[in-house]
Amino acid sequence: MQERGLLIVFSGPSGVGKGTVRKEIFEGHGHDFDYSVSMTTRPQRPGEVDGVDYFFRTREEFEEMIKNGQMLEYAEYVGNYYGTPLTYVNETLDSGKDVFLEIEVQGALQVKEKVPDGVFIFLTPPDLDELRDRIVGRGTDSIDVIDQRMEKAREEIKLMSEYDYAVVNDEVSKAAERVKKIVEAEHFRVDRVIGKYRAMID
Ligand SMILES: Nc1nc2c(ncn2[C@@H]2O[C@H](COP(=O)(O)OP(=O)(O)O)[C@@H](O)[C@H]2O)c(=O)[nH]1
Ligand SMILES: Nc1ncnc2c1ncn2[C@@H]1O[C@H](COP(=O)(O)OP(=O)(O)O)[C@@H](O)[C@H]1O
Repeated sequence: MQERGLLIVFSGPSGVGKGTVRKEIFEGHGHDFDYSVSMTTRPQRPGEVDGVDYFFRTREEFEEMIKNGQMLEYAEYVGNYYGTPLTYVNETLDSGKDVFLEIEVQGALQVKEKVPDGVFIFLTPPDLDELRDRIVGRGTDSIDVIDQRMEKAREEIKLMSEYDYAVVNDEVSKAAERVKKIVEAEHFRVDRVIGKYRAMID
């Protein structure tokens, strides 16, 4: 029987660099997992491609997916829905490939309930001043929104205890390497591989 792939859940506070580190992982070599494209109701930004960056959908369409049980998880974030379509994740895992989700913490906690043997990785800033500098540097938010994001970030960092690994994003390339190494090591955990040896030892 085909061994199921690992579900990798990557999250962390807004502005810490999740998107940047995820792109570094996927643009480079040395990984063998698929990215699950999320669905959202937020407006498409210039340069974003439907089906690549997100599946852009209306609230009605999104709510229909929720009602039909077609989302692995979803959360409302700053007035919009974000979520992970279930079918792609299941089919990819069944085919033996690992799946990588980049999602915020509320969604990650839902995944943990449903898929407790997932690999939960939390990306942390070196410190809160650096986090603020990154959010300011990105230039997408007003001062008020930055303060809100920082408040939310403190709440989110408290939830780090729910994760298996904390990876500090000091340098993008180092953070990306750490994530790849964690996933590689997870494949060798005894509780994951013991099944293959049952016939020999029982
Ligand atoms: N729960 C959940 N969160 C998601 C999903 N996709 C993206 N997010 C998170 O939603 C938040 C907002 O994403 P986005 O609007 O792209 O803004 P940005 O990442 O702050 O530029 C980020 O923290 C994303 O990681 C998803 O499928 N589920
Ligand atoms: N290791 C890093 N050092 C310095 N700046 C970074 C680092 N990682 C990300 N950034 C910058 O921080 C900002 C937020 O990153 P982004 O990937 O959008 O965060 P998130 O997806 O977590 O909201 C971006 O301007 C990005 O270029």
